[in-house]
Amino acid sequence: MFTAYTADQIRTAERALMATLPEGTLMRRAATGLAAVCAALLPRVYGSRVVLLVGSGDNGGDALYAGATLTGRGAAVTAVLAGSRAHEAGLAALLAAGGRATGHSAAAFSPGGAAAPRHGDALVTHETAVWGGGGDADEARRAVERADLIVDGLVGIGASGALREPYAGLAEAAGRAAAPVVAVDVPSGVDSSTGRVEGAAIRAAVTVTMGARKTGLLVDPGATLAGRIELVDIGLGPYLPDPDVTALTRASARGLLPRPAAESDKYRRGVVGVAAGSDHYTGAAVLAVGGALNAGAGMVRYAGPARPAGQVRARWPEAVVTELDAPDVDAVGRVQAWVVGPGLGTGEWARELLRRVLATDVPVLVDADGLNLVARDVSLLRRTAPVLITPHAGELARLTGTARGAIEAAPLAHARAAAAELGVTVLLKGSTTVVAEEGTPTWVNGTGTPWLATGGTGDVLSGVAGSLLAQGLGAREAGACGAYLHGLAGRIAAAGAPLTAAGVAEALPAAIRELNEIPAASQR
Ligand SMILES: NC(=O)C1=CN([C@@H]2O[C@H](COP(=O)(O)OP(=O)(O)OC[C@H]3O[C@@H](n4cnc5c(N)ncnc54)[C@H](O)[C@@H]3O)[C@@H](O)[C@H]2O)[C@@H](O)CC1
Ligand SMILES: [K+]
Repeated sequence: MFTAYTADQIRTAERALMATLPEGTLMRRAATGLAAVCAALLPRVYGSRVVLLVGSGDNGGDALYAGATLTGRGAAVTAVLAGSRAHEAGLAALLAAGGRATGHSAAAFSPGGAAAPRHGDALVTHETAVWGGGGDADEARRAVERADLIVDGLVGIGASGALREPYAGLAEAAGRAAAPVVAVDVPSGVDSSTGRVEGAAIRAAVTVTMGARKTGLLVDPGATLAGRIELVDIGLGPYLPDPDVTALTRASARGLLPRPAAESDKYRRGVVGVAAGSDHYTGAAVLAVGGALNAGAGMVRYAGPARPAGQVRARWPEAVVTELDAPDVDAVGRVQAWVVGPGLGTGEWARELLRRVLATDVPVLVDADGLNLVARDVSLLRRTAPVLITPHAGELARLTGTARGAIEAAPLAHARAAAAELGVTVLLKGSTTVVAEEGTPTWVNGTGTPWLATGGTGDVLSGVAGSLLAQGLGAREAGACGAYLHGLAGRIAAAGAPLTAAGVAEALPAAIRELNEIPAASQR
């Protein structure tokens, strides 16, 4: 399991650790780890051209010290000092090792790049011996263009708001360069606590993060911009509080996934009920049942009107189908959890069926039209057994009266607020799926693929997570593990090309197989 923390949590832990160590120890540890990752990325350190983008804080300090180490191994290192000052000891170390430093003006990094620095553009006022006035900007731009590796030490957890100039221009220049970018701690421009990006941001091949992962590295768009994450141990572990967010790794997903024991029978493995589909929307029923069957439930009981019931029967002979004449589930037989909502419609019949399902005493997953019905009457959610809701941003917007755009920009905060307000577990779907429950760290899932953004995949997810609920997982674990499996199945189904929701349901066994096949030694 990965854990991640907000900038404030990291700062507090760092202060406590720093008080026990001689000054500069942490930065040396951070820089050593950073230099090692940079060196490993270069085919050969000796003779490589490395450019450090250096801001005025300790993030720049990490970059400068790592640059000094790389200089010592024969790399040609140029520091582009972007701020009005730079970490003094770090800069001294770089220069003493034989590295170079230069300043720049914003103009040289505007798109097109060739503009000469105008009077007033020069934002850097370093008075170091290496400083060369207006020509610095061109020199810095050329260095970025020709680099074999770029190290982003502009800002880390001390950043606030959108990148200002000249930082923003430098981030854009790095984005145009051919060289891979290694971000120090977080990609500059990404909010380390939320993953939000306002304006320009670094797109890193690798992010070398110090002490512990930051939440913003696990939540999109930050997660995508961070690339691969390398964690450098600086000894922070004992000082960290409960994490802000957690994410399943393969090993921890495998640990959560129920598996049948020798004495299992279909009832003991978990029976899931699926109340979905309508005469209008038959496919949702077929897909939700497919997700439920392929995610390992011992049995799936489907309940719905004649048309979708016929289609479920035709596609999934394994499912036990009850054709409903009236909106109730009394005749369906015992289940350990219900999935209700996909394709259900929003009329009186659907509302009554939803009400009856929620009146049972087993965990219920509410999705799609079920959520649209709840949006009109949230009192439907009042029950004692667990409720897992699985909205996308639009559905959550209707449910909480919040603007959709606001939810998409800050999914963590909105999923948490909804969980607290509604008293349920919220699985908010998106490029990063978030599972929030009041009083516990929020799970985030990054196994998905953009190809999953297609009709019907949500119906499959509801079946998967409902199946896990029926197999005995708690709402939060069922949501997290369900999102993980669904994302993995999506990747397998897509394999770099468009997928269909039915394909995702069919890829679930392959996803489970992949989880189970990992040799214990290689698990993280
Ligand atoms: N505190 C510690 O114990 C350790 C810190 N380390 C490094 O230090 C970093 C934190 O250092 P700092 O607290 O100095 O903060 P940062 O270096 O992240 O950023 C602070 C500087 O950036 C400027 N700045 C803030 N927002 C900006 C924006 N939007 N546009 C342009 N400039 C902006 C500020 O004026 C300030 O000078 C970590 O991310 C990590 O890389 C590591 O060396 C490990 C130890
Ligand atoms: K950075």
